Amino acid sequence: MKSIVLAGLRIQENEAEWEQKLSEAAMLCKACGMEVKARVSQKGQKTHPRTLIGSGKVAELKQISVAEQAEGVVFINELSGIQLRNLSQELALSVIDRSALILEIFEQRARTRQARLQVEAARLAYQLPRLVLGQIHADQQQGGGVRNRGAGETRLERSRRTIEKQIRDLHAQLKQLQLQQSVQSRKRRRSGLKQVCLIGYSNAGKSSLMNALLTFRSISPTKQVDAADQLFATLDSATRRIKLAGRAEILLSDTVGFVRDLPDFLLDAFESTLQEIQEADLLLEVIDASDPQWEFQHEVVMQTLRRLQVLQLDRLLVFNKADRVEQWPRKDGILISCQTGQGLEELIQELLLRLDLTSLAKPEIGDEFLSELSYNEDERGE
Ligand SMILES: Nc1nc2c(ncn2[C@@H]2O[C@H](COP(=O)(O)OP(=O)(O)OP(=O)(O)O)[C@@H](O)[C@H]2O)c(=O)[nH]1
Ligand SMILES: [Mg+2]
Repeated sequence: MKSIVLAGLRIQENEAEWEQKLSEAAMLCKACGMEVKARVSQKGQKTHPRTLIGSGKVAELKQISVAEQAEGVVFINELSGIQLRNLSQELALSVIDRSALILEIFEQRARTRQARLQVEAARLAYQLPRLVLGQIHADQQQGGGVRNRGAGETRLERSRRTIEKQIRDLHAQLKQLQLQQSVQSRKRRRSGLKQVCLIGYSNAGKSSLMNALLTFRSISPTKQVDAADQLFATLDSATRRIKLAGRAEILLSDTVGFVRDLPDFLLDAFESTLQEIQEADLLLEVIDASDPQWEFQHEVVMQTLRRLQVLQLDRLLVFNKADRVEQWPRKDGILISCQTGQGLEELIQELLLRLDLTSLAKPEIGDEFLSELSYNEDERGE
């Protein structure tokens, strides 16, 4: 684990909000393989263009970083190219901001070709504005003269264009993949199966619900997805065929979770993954009912759906982790626990209703007999 110091400038947030932001940033650090050794905050009215925080605070941050033997500093604010460059020089450590932290997690987790291309495009989109500012500064320091600066700017312009071209190429490759996926999803449509998409704040239990539904009606658990106690455990979306009841089946997709202030360039880059959401017949929003922040997290999900322009889609709220909650404040949703199985039957009945599948859900004559037969055969086989 890499030791780091978490730093930030608090401008508008009240104390409680600031604490939440720091805690969530610490969880992001953990998800990235970093251990937070200390937290340094400054309360201020404005940002300093050179170093975000004031020079006195930079000195204090340096002292703490040395004492904690930190290998890096993570800022929970966004930093400009100039701020990144100045801070890493003055602290003599690697410095990253919150967007770069999220990017790093995504880079570590990206498995499929699509996810890797998306992350690469996001990394370049992140670098583009920062590259310009940082390098102009470096050139000014090196040469000083007007002529030199001009040469530097030309060089910068060239690298900027190179990056822009790389981004365009990546998007072209992604478009190609997206076309292939549309063919797949047309095939799925022809299969007549309704598509349901799991959405929600990161760590709410989307992948766990996918797994719970996969095993609920089938004797042997197959095709499970990874679930873990960390932010952004899921990056690649996965679609599975789920039997609800009788002959009623759906296609269920698990997707990347949302967090507050998800940078635009990341959301843009993940457009093709998020295509699953756009094509869904129903969105199943998973909420961690045991998190004191669930209302805020739900609000973040709503904002993200607004940004993705999918607010018009039918949505069903699922309050998860019922095993951890004593009081249940909401009525317009279903309370479940992926861990104990509580509420899953009710959820399935609601899904059948919402998706107009009740007629298929009734066991046809002989169905029970058949499943009993195959069950017995399984037993005999052992
Ligand atoms: N106590 C309890 N824990 C649960 C329940 N459901 C999920 N969890 C835990 O919550 C954590 C996150 O679960 P995931 O299913 O990975 O959550 P996710 O929404 O897919 O998260 P991301 O992929 O990171 O967005 C895991 O440690 C699960 O074991 C539940 O019903 N009760
Ligand atoms: Mg997941």
